[in-house]
Amino acid sequence: MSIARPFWWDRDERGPALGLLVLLMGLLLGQTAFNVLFNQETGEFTSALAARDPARFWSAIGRFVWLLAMAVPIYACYYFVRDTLALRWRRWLTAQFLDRYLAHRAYYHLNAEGALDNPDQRIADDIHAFTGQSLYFSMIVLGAGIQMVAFAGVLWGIAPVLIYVLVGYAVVSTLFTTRLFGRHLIPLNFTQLQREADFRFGLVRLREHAESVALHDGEARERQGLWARFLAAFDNMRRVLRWQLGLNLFQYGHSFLTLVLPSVVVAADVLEGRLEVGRAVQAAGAFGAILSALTLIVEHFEGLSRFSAGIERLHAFRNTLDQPSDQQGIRTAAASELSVQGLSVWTPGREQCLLRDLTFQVQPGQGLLISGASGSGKSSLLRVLAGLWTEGEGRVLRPAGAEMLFLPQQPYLPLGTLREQLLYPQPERGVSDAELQDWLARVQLGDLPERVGGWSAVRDWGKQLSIGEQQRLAFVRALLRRPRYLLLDEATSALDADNEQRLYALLAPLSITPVSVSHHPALTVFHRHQLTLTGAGAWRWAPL
Ligand SMILES: Nc1ncnc2c1ncn2[C@@H]1O[C@H](COP(=O)(O)OP(=O)(O)OP(=O)(O)O)[C@@H](O)[C@H]1O
Repeated sequence: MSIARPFWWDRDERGPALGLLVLLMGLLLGQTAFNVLFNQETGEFTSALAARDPARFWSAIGRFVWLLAMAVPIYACYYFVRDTLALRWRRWLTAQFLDRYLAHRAYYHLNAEGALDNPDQRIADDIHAFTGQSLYFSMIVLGAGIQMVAFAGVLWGIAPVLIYVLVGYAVVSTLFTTRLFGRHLIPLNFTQLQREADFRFGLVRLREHAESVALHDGEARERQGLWARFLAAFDNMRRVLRWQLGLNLFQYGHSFLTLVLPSVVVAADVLEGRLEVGRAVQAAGAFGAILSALTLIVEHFEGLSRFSAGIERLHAFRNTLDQPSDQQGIRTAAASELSVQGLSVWTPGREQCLLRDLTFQVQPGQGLLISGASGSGKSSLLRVLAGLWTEGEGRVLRPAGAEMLFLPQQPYLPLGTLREQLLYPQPERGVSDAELQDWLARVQLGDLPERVGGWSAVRDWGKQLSIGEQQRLAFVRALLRRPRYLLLDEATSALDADNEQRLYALLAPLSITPVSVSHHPALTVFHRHQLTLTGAGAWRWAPL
């Protein structure tokens, strides 16, 4: 409910949504009214046949055809309105989840901590299913209620005893289904959603890392991994199918009763001439309609169990996104200069202490070079400075927002045009193509626009450009934003010494202070201090 309700209270959505809902209910009422009329006319022409009365028969058929012509648009519009409403709801809910997912870097923490499986599947598929099925089932319940009232009158007039039989039967079969099948099918469907998403994620990973897999000749291993994921989904689905078989046996046994029971109950009245054949047919129709309304849960149990598994997944996702992040670790505050005070850094799960009691200040114009053996914690320190990691103690004082930028070794090149690669994440900034061209020329990439077909060309940049070219492109992107501090985590590692020097030489004229992780001795001239991480949390600070 807490996931569903806000949409119906949203200021912008409420009006159209409620309008569509009222229309939908109207159409549903119309459908039920036609069902009652169809049932009535079926009874009427059956009676006419039994009485061998052609005039009565043809007039019933005539009314039937008219009813059909009127009913068709109502039935068709019902689905159109229902699915339009579901689509609007999906749009709204997806926007809500995307906002939460991207707020406070939840997408980063969720994925880094592995706290929740497949958030992408939950946003893409579970929301879709939730909105569609919520409306589907709500309308079924409502329709069942209306149907029950409409047909109960009919049945009461013909054979009241059938109503008692129906109610007793519905209660027993619903309890039986929810108790026995629900206990198994809901958790199995939950696992199924998860395993399907794992399998798809495996396929996406293969696509993303196609080149590395090909270079390793890793096809056999990849197939084995993908097959294992598929088999996990397959095995679970087999269990689902077995339980569904039991459920179907029960459902069919149960629905066949509709065919026999009403005839048996009213047979004596028809045989002794107290009831017309057509009235008996009508009673059987009404019996079936009420039975399916009363045993709604039994009939739709497969769908309902999948639906509740999807809701559980969305609920868990929403709760994880709404959890307040624990801020008791390293605290960050805004300041004009970058400094750290009494900083101790742990890995996120507190497995290792990477740095103990570190204090330093980086004044503008005085770059800092961070070095140390592999695994000593250099990248981790940059993550702490960027505010991504908070496990530990101490304080980080840093300029806010775009005043401090971070360049990793493997640049991120978003989907989009060449221009957008340079202007990310604000592609609408008004920088002229001539200015962009000028910057590219300074990093020896002046021919790139021409080579790829212009500024608006769209490519898979991460695959087409060499790592060195990607690093230079990302470097220009950072320069264009002119941060006060630029944190470079081996961000020029793929470049030759000349190119690397050329890039670093661009920083000082723009008043950008580098904080670099690098093993290249030639870079020392661009920094004033060196921080060496010597392992097990120890460090050394020295002027250059
Ligand atoms: N998410 C994580 N969870 C647990 N441990 C981690 C995580 N990320 C990194 N580590 C561990 O923290 C240590 C420091 O990693 P870090 O990447 O900071 O090293 P580095 O000095 O930058 O190494 P390199 O020079 O090889 O890039 C390593 O032992 C690494 O295995």
